[in-house]
Amino acid sequence: MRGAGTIFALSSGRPPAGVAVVRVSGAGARFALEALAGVVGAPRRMRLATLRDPATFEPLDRALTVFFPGPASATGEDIAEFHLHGGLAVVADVLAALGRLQGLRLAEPGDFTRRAFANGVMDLAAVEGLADLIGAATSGQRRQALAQASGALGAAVAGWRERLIGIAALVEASIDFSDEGDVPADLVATARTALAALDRDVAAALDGARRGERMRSGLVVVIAGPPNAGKSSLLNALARREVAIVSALPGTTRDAIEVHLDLDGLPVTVIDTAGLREGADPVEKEGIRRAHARMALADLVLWLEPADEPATPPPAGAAPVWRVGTKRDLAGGGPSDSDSKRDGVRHRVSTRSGAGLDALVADIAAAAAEMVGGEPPLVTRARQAQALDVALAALRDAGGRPDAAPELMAEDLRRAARALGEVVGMVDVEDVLDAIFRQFCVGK
Ligand SMILES: Nc1nc2c(c(=O)[nH]1)N(C=O)[C@@H](CNc1ccc(C(=O)N[C@@H](CCC(=O)O)C(=O)O)cc1)CN2
Ligand SMILES: Nc1nc2c(ncn2[C@@H]2O[C@H](COP(=O)(O)OP(=O)(O)OP(=O)(O)O)[C@@H](O)[C@H]2O)c(=O)[nH]1
Ligand SMILES: [Mg+2]
Repeated sequence: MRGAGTIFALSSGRPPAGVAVVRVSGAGARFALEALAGVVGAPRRMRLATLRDPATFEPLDRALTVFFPGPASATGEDIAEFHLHGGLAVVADVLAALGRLQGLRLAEPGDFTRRAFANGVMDLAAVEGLADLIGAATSGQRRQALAQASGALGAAVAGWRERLIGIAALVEASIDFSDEGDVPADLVATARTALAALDRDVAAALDGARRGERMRSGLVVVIAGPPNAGKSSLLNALARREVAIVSALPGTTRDAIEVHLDLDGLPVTVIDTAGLREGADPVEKEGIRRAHARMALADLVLWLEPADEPATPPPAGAAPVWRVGTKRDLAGGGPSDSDSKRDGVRHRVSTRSGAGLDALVADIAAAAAEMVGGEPPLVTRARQAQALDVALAALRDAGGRPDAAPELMAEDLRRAARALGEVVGMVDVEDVLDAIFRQFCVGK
């Protein structure tokens, strides 16, 4: 059974490394420590020990060990840790020795976190935040993920549930009164006022959801334009490496090519695409189809207009489009960067001279800050937003039927409470658990 027994894994990165941390969680953690180190130190205190293979007594490493008695541990169970020298064979031989101990088995991805969730150490939103914290590639992502891993959404949901229970109690009381043929209208009125306030708070949290999801996945900036406009050259300039092939031949790029940038802590994915034109060969046609598909999902499109060609208009789409004049070094006495805004061109750049590139990057960073910056939002995933949507709809049903019987209102409130419970994994989440824990690496 997956959930039982004592698990162990390498929790630090791939060896060789300076130090490697092997964690053991479960009832057998103390036994594992005794078997390899001979002694168990004082709880939560590091202890230097020679680790030996229990079968042969051969020394495996001289290492630091620590014991965290449950339930005050990261998983809620007893935990033993071995802080080893991070050599390939040291790690392999310690893991092998642990695997030969009775009742111990290698952890599967996410097993430690699954136990933390099962033991109530973390709610489901915090687990999702922890996955994001491990995946965070920029400071902005880290800030948002840390807030969620620390239980920010869980705490908000707990507060909302408490208020909901208070409102439900008022409604139940009014039902009891009505049995006696004496319904105090102000009970229901008080409930409705509290309901409206709760509605506002849940709606406000949902307002940040789009921003939270964008911070998680990164903003998508698509470079598009006619063939030979300098799209791949711009991608390479932004990435500061030769990611895409550049050539004087129109129709060079066919596949969409992505690079991930960190702009002042905000994650931005820049995508180079095939130049748009009619009458291309079948492979290029597919590239153009992909270019349109990427533009349709973009948060921002940079539409490139080379200085040595007549401008072509960008295709209409949902995302904002910035017109960017390229090959500015070829423009001769043409418009400079300063008067470029007059004809709708937002930037003029040259990847040859480097002119205008810093201003373009600063502008993209400012747009990114506009879209995902500010205080970390509470809601960062579609799963959370969907459950809150259901909760909000139920709250609105409860508050929006002035003539409905209090019994119906109470039923709506129960639905809202249930949906709030889903956000933190209290109810009805069996089907999503595997998907969530699978995102983790072994050892987490
Ligand atoms: N070596 C090591 N470093 C690590 C971890 C770990 O498991 N091992 N962590 C793994 O993710 C993170 C730290 N997370 C932890 C979370 C809770 C507790 C813990 O013992 N909590 C108890 C007691 C708290 C206290 O006394 O301050 C509790 O919350 O009840 C320990 C580590 C990051 N660094
Ligand atoms: N003078 C000048 N030439 C440039 C500049 N940027 C790109 N070029 C040249 O323009 C040609 C096309 O550049 P690419 O970056 O491959 O253009 P592209 O838009 O990716 O072209 P496709 O992938 O074919 O659609 C190459 O010969 C580049 O060297 C620039 O700033 N100044
Ligand atoms: Mg190209």
